[in-house]
Amino acid sequence: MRLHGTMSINAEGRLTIGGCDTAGLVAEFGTPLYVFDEELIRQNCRAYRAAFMQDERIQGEVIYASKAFMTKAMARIIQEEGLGLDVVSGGELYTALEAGFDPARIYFHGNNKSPAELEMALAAGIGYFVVDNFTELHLLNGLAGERGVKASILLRITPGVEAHTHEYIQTGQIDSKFGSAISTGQALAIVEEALQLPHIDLKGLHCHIGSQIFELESYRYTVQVMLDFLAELRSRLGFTAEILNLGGGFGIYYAEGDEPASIAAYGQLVRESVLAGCEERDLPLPRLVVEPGRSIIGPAGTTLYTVGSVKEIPGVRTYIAVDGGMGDNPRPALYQSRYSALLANKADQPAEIVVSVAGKYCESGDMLIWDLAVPRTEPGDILAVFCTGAYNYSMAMNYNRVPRPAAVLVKDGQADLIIRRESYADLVQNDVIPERLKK
Ligand SMILES: Cc1ncc(COP(=O)(O)O)c(C=O)c1O
Ligand SMILES: N[C@@H](CCCC[NH3+])C(=O)O
Repeated sequence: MRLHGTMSINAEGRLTIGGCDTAGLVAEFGTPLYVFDEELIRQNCRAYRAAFMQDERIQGEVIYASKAFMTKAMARIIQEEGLGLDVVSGGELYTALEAGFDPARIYFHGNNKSPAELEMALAAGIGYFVVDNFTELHLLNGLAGERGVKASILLRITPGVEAHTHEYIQTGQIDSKFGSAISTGQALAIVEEALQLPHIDLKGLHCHIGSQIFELESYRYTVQVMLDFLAELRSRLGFTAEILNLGGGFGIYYAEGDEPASIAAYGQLVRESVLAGCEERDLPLPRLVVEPGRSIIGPAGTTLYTVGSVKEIPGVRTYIAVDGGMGDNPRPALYQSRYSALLANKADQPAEIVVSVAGKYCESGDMLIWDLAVPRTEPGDILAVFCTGAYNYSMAMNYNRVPRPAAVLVKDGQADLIIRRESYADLVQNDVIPERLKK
């Protein structure tokens, strides 16, 4: 069993995270509970800074993709670690601003930002808008004009590289809701248009080739495609990009068989590809931006559940059901994602049986893990599911009117609440009974 970050097993045979006994965390905060390992979050941020920001030949900026997990405390950690921030909605932007995040280091993504969201970002004075399409470009130009300012933008380009976990493929990728494709000529057209708009300051380009990518070669290939396009823009339009944002997507280990490279190897490959590629094309070096989400926060999150029903179907399967499921982690149901886990209160005991972990939601598809080897399991055991930091809380929902769990940040034996557990009262706080139903 692979342990992550500061995890260890104490003398009582229980899993600890950040020096906190998981049984103690459960007693204090209840379950389901997201536990975030502050040390590991910071280590990952530092690994990214070392990999992308400390090469004197090339200027780099690492921005955290807050869609993976965002709270005010998380925004504080990201700011303390010197990273910028990628937000993709008014809600993520609001959270960052509420936490006091430097607006100049915020990049605003999204394929359908509303006028209100754009207004909010302009008023806050954010650093960059990552503009997806012509509609948005014109809308932003108009709104910036009304304020008498110029909006600094990157244009989202679809490079025609699609990365999968273990491979990449070259596609025309004309049919994508994101960005403007190079292959259709639309990318060239939108750059041309942006250069002519009076309230738009085109700083560079952005692309993103997918998520949970293991294959570093797909990044090397993407750099080549983007640099070819930059060379084309220079020769056809005389435009030189200041910034090249290569998106996020670097994969992590979830379960056996996953083999991600290190953040350092990823950084080295990207930096070297950009340096060599610019030299080959005689292009000035752009400022390099990457926007990882999952690889910063994913392994730093663990979900603790209490085991309830244990149901053996002789000769078929044993189900253990936990007090959460697809509401706090929709990824297995959505993507057939795999996770590893252990019984946190029996962490030193050998596996004796194979069980499948079911959630509590009213869906047959609400299964968290199929075929997990565990010690003998009984109601009241604590199940720790690993690497749930990314796209778990951020995609959590209230299906079946189940309140969303609390989250704690652990470090050096101290546990601090960073998200309060939702109450039943929270669940009905926005419900309105019309007068005519009150009779
Ligand atoms: C535009 C963009 N940037 C960054 C990310 C972060 O990706 P990841 O969490 O895989 O690093 C995503 C999500 O896939 C994205 O769509
Ligand atoms: N939400 C997805 C990744 C998509 C990221 C956003 N572009 C996941 O959980 O893996």
